[in-house]
Amino acid sequence: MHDVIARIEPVDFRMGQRAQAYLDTLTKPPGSLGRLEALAVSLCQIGDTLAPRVDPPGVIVFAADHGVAEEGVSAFPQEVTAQMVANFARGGAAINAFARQVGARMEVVDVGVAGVVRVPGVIDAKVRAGTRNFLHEDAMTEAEALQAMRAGALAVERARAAGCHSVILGEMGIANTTASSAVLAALLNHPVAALVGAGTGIARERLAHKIAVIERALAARGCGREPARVLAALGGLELAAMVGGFLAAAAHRLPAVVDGFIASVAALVAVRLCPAARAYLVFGHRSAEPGHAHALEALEAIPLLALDMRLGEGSGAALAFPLLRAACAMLRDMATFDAAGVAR
Ligand SMILES: Cc1cc2ncn([C@H]3O[C@H](COP(=O)(O)O)[C@@H](O)[C@H]3O)c2cc1C
Ligand SMILES: O=C(O)c1cccnc1
Repeated sequence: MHDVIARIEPVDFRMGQRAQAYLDTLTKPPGSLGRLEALAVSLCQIGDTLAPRVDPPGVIVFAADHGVAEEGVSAFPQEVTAQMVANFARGGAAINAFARQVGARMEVVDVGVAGVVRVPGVIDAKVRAGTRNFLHEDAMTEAEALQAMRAGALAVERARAAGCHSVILGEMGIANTTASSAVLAALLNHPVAALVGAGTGIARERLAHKIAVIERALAARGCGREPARVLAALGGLELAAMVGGFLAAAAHRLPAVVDGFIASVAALVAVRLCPAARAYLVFGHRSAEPGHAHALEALEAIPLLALDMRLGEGSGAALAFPLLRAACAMLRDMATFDAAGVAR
């Protein structure tokens, strides 16, 4: 991924100043469009233009399984990952409904589903049939994590080649709130219990078990805080693909809308690998998963929406997308005080 990271340029703060100055010439009291103005400034910096584009968006859902699922940390069985992949391909999942609503190009990428997935329309980029159980051994080798990151970067490049001007990255993988919580606890060196939530909806007793599994795994893996090492030891193939996807979006100056907890943990890994990538991320929504607040704080991010959602798939990012569209429309379509003959 060094080649991708080497292409990521820091955004130009002067473009941000120009964008804010331009917004102040538009027919509204200065600052009156609140955080939509900050979003517009950010999109101008990402595209290095006062006329940013975000349409059409590319939704990419990465799917993979997790060895740690065998510890009983999810409310659902592992087969649901493959079954949901088929559902994505048929267009029946929440993300399909929301992606259609925003006119997105959608792609589903199998980077590590455990079963055989032979569903038309699903991209086969399987690195291996699920990660290893990180309670007993590293989830992935660093080479496997890298291969998944590359698959993520390639998916973003396909979206770009197909004409997308922004990307929305989503995931599907039973037990991935366990993997994400473990990665986050390692990166932040934060107590596990404060980060772990119900995921798909486990009961209280099972939550205590989930916390214990992660605590034991952290002690056993002893992986420190180095992001590539943490990702390989505790992460997932779909998480790694999202990391690669976020880095590739930044390398191509495409805004990437970050979804909930899982996506934000992947975004944090990407930013730890390349801090300049942070400026290319737009945070879509605040997940109900408790770890999300900690990931957001580490990323200094305030999401656009807070709808008490805890689904993943890219669903919250897709719901936030019309706000990016609105920020572009404000820059493109509003009259200036001078042009409209409105007194300042
Ligand atoms: C039907 C169904 C659809 C989903 N879509 C996303 N997730 C979400 O839930 C999973 C993570 O929760 P946990 O760590 O508790 O397994 C991931 O697959 C995530 O994308 C789903 C989960 C289910 C059951
Ligand atoms: O916020 C998320 O990404 C999330 C939360 C619960 C389950 N799956 C995903």
